[in-house]
Amino acid sequence: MSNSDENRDTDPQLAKFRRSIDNIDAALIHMLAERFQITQAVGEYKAKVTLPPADPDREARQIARLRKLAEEAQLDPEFSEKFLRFIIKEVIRHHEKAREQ
Ligand SMILES: O=C(O)C(=O)C[C@]1(C(=O)O)C=C[C@@H](O)C=C1
Repeated sequence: MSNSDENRDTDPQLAKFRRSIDNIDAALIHMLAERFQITQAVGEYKAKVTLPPADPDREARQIARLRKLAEEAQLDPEFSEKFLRFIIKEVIRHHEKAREQ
């Protein structure tokens, strides 16, 4: 192990930052889990009442809303849009599977 590796593992300031990152990452996982539980129910409902899996108008509204929130929070709106689109793509894949069952 080089000196810089040892410093990285024992640096108390870096360890403190990483404890916060660990907590934030855990919160993100819990929030995503909650979101996917809700969208699973949405997928089952849409399949039952024969609504299409995707709703592009809702997506556009949600993306515009989150881009604005991101700007206000000093987060890159491009990144927020890509992140939301990534999640929604997976949700639509789940909705399509629910419709096939
Ligand atoms: O709101 C819906 O109708 C959903 O199915 C949820 C959701 C989302 O994940 O936000 C997913 C797919 C739709 O295209 C729009 C939004």
